[in-house]
Amino acid sequence: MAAYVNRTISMMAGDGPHNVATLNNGNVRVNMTNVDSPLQIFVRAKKKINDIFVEIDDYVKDAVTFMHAVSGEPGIATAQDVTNVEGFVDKVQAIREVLKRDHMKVAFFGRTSNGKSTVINAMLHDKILPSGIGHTTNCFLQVEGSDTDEAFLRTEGSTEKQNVQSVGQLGHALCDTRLQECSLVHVYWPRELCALLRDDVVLVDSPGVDVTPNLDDWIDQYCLDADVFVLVANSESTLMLTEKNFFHKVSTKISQPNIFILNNRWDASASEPEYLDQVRTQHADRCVDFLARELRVCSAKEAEERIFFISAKEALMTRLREREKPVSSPILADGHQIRYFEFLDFERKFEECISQSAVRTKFAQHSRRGKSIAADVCAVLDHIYTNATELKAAKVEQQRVLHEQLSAIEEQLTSSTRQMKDKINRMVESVEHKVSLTLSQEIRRLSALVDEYDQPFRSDRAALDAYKRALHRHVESGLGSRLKKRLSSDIGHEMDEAQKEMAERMYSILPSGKRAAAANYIIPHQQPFEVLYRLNCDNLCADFQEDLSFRFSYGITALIQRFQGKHGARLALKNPPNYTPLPATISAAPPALATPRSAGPLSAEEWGMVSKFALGAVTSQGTMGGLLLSGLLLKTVGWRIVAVTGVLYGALYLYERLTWTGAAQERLFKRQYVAHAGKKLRLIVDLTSANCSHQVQQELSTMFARLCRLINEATTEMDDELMDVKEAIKLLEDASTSAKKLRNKASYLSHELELFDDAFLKNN
Ligand SMILES: Nc1nc2c(ncn2[C@@H]2O[C@H](COP(=O)(O)OP(=O)(O)OP(=O)(O)O)[C@@H](O)[C@H]2O)c(=O)[nH]1
Repeated sequence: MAAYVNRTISMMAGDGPHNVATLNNGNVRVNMTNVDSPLQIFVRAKKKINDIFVEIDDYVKDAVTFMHAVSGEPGIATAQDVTNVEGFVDKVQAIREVLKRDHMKVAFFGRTSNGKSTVINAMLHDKILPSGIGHTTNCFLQVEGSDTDEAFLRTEGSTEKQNVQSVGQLGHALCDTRLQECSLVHVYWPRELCALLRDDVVLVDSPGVDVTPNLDDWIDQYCLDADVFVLVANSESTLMLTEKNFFHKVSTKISQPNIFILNNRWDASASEPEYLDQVRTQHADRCVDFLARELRVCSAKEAEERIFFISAKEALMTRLREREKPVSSPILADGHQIRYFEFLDFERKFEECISQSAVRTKFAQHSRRGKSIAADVCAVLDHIYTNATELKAAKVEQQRVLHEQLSAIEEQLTSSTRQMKDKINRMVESVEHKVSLTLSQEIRRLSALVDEYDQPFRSDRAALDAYKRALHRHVESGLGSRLKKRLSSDIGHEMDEAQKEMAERMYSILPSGKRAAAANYIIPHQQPFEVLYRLNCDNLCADFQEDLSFRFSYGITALIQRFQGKHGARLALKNPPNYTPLPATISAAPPALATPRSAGPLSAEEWGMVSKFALGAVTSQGTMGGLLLSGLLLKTVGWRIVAVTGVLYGALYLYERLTWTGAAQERLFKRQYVAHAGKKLRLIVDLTSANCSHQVQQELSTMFARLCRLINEATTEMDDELMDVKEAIKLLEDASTSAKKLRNKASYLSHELELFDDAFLKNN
């Protein structure tokens, strides 16, 4: 009683319910803008945790996108990691769905006609639910805010919107179309018309607990998620067993339910003021006893704060009047203001209680879940970050090694190329010199080679041409095989050495990982290198013209020639001959091979021609000349000496004429051939040696180019590898940066949830 008096005085003094009511000339006006309402705690908490879960949702989706992006890179994220994080997307989505539906729920229970519907209508400031004497509410009616401005109904399991006027029929026990007592009708009422609805409070009216035995079903269906229970009792009687039994059942299924007891119809006490205090005390004690000692849902002191004596009917009428709506009985009993204040007091305490309870029961678990999700995702990302960082470090090291290898190869290749070029040049010069020297020596031995040719010689033209052709081939192959015999092993050995050195050098340049693969390609030729000596005597000596006509050794021409051979030079200097130009047939040598004419002494051939000419000139003078010469000789040496000399000269001539056989002709032919071929071969010594050295250069350069290509292939592979490594480093860098950012965001979200706990849960 003392608490009641104090509470009333306090309210009358103006420091009671502050947010919803003011007195104005005895009328009560409702302030709908209850920004300081305790319900705002729930509203703010809901908004805050919703915002946090929007961020968590984005975060988890970002994490999944990121993980899909890195899952292709081996060693960063496992398939299990990806699956785990993907699983969080649905979980967060489910929490967001629940959060959207989260509201504060209050359920009203009590016996029939105790005034449950009237209390709800009073709280909603409007006559929304059917009420009246007798059993009126025949099913559960849940009043909640409508997202649109319209008011409508919806029966459970149906999407059809029904006119709100029909609630009187649907929910009324006397209606023809009665619903099951366990069924539920949703009544959607514009939020803007009622502060409670706007702040996400859902009010559930129930049939009287005395009209059904199915209380367990009720509890299971409508009570488990209720934040506050209001027992609407009838103050004209007392708490009944049916009411008590119901809440005993509730307290077995729900831990520490928040129960308020409204002793309604307290306006009846106005007619019996003398017993008011005693009755109030009696009811209050019984209610405290019920809550604190029977149900043990709160302490006795807390229980006192949850028991109210009100008149819902008066409260509703007052509020309807404020809104200038018609009321059935405008006359209110004495003390209605005090009872109304107590009703307001109930509302304030109820709001505090439901707000705190809903925040605690609904959002605490979301906050825990959010932290757990953030921590789990953070752990996965931390793992990814560590993997990416370690892999990146390994790749950076690989990049460094590749860089070093490439630089070393480039350096060694430059130096080796220079050395190999020098080596090739030296080889080329050496081969050129050797071939030149050997060929010159062999040309000097040409007569022996020609003498070795023993095919039968005949002087007729056709046979002679065939003989010449065969001799060309003999000389060509003989010279070739001689050169080969003398040079092959030497050059071949040098080539092998050079190729081996080249291969070894290049092999050593290759990085160890590439050597095995390159080994097969780097082996030098199995066949020894052979230089091809192309002398082509057929063409070279094609202009050879033999001269096989008989010439007497002591004829005047021969003597002049012999004399010229010994003293020609001297004579030529003192007495150069003044000869007639040679006929064209005699000077038939090709211009390229003809000896250039100089202004000096005549050659042996020219002297031969001159002697012939002279002899011809002498003999052509006829008998007169001969007689003069004979007379001169006879007179000088005597006829005997002349006769003997003549006989000897004739015998000598005869001898030579008789010995002018085929063999002699062959010897002459070979001598002439040797002279001619030797001269021609000497002309091509430089050409042949250059050709041979070119072959050597070609062979070595080809091999070097092949080896360089091999190195180039290896370095190209390494360049490709380097590019891959660079790309991998970039990818890993991005992965570790993203993983770090996402990991940090997880910490940020956990921190946000901690702040949420501090703001809404810790002191609640
Ligand atoms: N005098 C008086 N009558 C009230 C009060 N509250 C409700 N009534 C009346 O009691 C009757 C029953 O009220 P309801 O609100 O329908 O009671 P209920 O508990 O919802 O009844 P059921 O829906 O049948 O369970 C109505 O005629 C109300 O006008 C009150 O505080 N004082």
